[in-house]
Amino acid sequence: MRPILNSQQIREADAFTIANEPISSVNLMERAASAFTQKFLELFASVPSVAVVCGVGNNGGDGLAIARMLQGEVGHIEVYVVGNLEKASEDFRVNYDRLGERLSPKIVVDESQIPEFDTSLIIDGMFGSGLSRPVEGVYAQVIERINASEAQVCAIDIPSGLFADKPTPSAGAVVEATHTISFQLPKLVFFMPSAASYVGSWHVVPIGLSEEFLLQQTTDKWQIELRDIHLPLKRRFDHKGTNGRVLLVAGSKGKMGAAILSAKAALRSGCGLLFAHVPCCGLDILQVAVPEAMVEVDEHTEIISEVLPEEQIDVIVIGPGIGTGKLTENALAQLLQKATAPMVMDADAINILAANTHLLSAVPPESVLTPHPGEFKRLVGDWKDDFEKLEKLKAFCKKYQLNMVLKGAYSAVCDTKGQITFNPTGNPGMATGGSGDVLTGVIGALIGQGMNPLEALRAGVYIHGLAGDLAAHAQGYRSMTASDIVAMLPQAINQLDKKC
Ligand SMILES: NC(=O)C1=CN([C@@H]2O[C@H](COP(=O)(O)OP(=O)(O)OC[C@H]3O[C@@H](n4cnc5c(N)ncnc54)[C@H](OP(=O)(O)O)[C@@H]3O)[C@@H](O)[C@H]2O)[C@@H](O)CC1
Ligand SMILES: Nc1ncnc2c1ncn2[C@@H]1O[C@H](COP(=O)(O)OP(=O)(O)O)[C@@H](O)[C@H]1O
Ligand SMILES: [K+]
Repeated sequence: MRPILNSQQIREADAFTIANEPISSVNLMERAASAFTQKFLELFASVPSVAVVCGVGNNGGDGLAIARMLQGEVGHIEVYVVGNLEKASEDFRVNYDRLGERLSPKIVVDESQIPEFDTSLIIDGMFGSGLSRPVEGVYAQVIERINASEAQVCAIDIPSGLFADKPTPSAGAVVEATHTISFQLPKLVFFMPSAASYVGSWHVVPIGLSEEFLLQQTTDKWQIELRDIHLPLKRRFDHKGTNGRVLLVAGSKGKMGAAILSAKAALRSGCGLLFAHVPCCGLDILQVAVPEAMVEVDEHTEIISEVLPEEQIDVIVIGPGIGTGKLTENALAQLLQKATAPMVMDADAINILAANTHLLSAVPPESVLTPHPGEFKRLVGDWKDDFEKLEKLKAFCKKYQLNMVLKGAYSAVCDTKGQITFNPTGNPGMATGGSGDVLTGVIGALIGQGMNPLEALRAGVYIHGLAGDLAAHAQGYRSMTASDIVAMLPQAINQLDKKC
C-alpha cells in the first residue's frame, strides 16, 4: 500500500533524502522538475504556448526549472514570478539565475502587472506544500485570472492555495487545475470530493525520496495498490462446498434487480454455492435470471419478513433492495440475534441499522458495512467537510469494531483500528443504479472464500472498480450499466490472477 503523508512528513522526507542519499537540495529540485516535465510532455502532446506562473518558494523554483526544461519541447514560453524576490528561497534563486535571458521572467507584485494569460496552457507553480495560510491579495487576483482564462492548467505538486491535509477555508483563492502532477506520493486532499474541481486529474511521479524514510512514517491513510490484492487460491481438489457458501438476502417487489445483480456478481467472483432468500414474487425472476442460485422464498409475497439462517453458511449478504418496512426491520433484528456467520450489510440493511442503532452491537464479529455517503450520513449524522467525514468513519469503525467501506470515487475502506485505505480504481460511469449491489456480491463471495473481511473489502473495491473501468472502456462512461460491471468481473479477476 502506498502511504499518504502530511506536508510536514513530506518536508522531512525531502530533508532526509538530501542528507542521506546524499543529494543537494537544488539537485533534488532538478530531479523533481525533470520528472514533472517528462509526465507533462506525455500528457500534452503539442503545446503552442505556455505560461509558467511561479511563487518565490521552492514550488516556484520547480516552475523555473520546468520552464527551462520545456525550451525546445513546446512553443512560446512566458515566465511570471508573483511576489517579492527578496523573500525567494535559495533554490529558487539558483534556478532564476539558470533561466537565461530568453526566458527572463516578468515580475508581478500588483494588480496592474497581472497578465491576461492568453496562452494555451498555464503551469501553476505559485505555492506547493509550503502554503501556510489562505491565499489573498495580489496572489488571489492572479489565481482568479488563471481560473478565468480559457487555458488548461497543470499544477506543480498541488494546485496553489489548496492545503494538502486540512480543510481550505472558503475565503482563500485556489487554482482550478485540469491536471496536477504531484511528487512521490499523492496528497490526502486528492481523495476528497470537495477538491476535485481544483485538482483535476492527478498523477504522481517518483522523485527518488528515500523509501527507507517513507516506510518508517506513521500514517493512518493509505492508497491500495495492485500488488496488495491477493485473491484466494483455487486448488485442484476444491469443490463447491469449499468455495464459499453465500446466503444472499435481497430484493422486494419492484427491486428484484438488486438481488439479481448481487447474485450474479457473487457467482462471477468465485463463490461456490449461492443461496438466495427473496420474497415470493422474486422466485421466478431470480430462478430465470440466475439459474445457478438456490432460491428459498419468504412467506411474504412482496418483502422479506423472516430469515432463518441456513446451517453451514460462510457469509450472509443482506440489504440490496429489501426496503425498510417494519416486517423487514423485524426480520433483520431476528437474524442478527441468530446469525453466527459474518454479514455484508448494504443499502436498506444499513438504513435499518441507522434507524435502530441498538442493533449495531448485535452485528456478528468480522461483519462489514458498505454504505454510500447518504447511508453513512444516516448512521453518523452530517459532517462539515470531507476531513470530518473521514474522522467520523474512523470513530464509527473503532467504536463498533467493524470494517467498513464508504463508497464513492476513491472509496475509503476503514478497519477497526481506524486505518483508512483509498481505492484508486473506478470511474464516474459507475455512478449508476445497481453498481453498489454488484460490489456487495463481490465482497460477499470473497469473504465466503475465506478472505478476512478487511482484505475482502480492499480486494472487492479494487476488482469492482477495475471491472467498472473495463466496462467504461467497452461501453463508454455514459452508456455503461451495473450489468456491464458484472460482465467485466471475469476480465478484471483474470487480470489480478495473472499478476499473482
Ligand atoms: N528540496 C525540497 O524541499 C523540494 C521541494 N519541492 C517543491 O517545493 C515545494 C515546497 O516548497 P516550499 O516549502 O518552499 O513552499 P512553497 O509551496 O513554495 O511556498 C512557500 C512560499 O510561499 C509563501 N506563502 C505560503 N503561503 C502563502 C500565502 N497564503 N500567501 C502568500 N505567500 C505564501 C511563503 O512565504 P511566507 O509564508 O514565508 O511569507 C514562501 O515564500 C513543494 O510543493 C515542491 O513543489 C520539490 O522541488 C522537491 C524538492
Ligand atoms: N465517480 C465514481 N468513481 C468511482 N466509483 C464510483 C463513482 N461513482 C460511484 N462509484 C462506485 O459505484 C458504486 C455505487 O454504489 P451505490 O451508490 O450503493 O449504488 P446503488 O445503490 O445504485 O447500488 C460504489 O461502489 C462506488 O464506489
Ligand atoms: K502549485
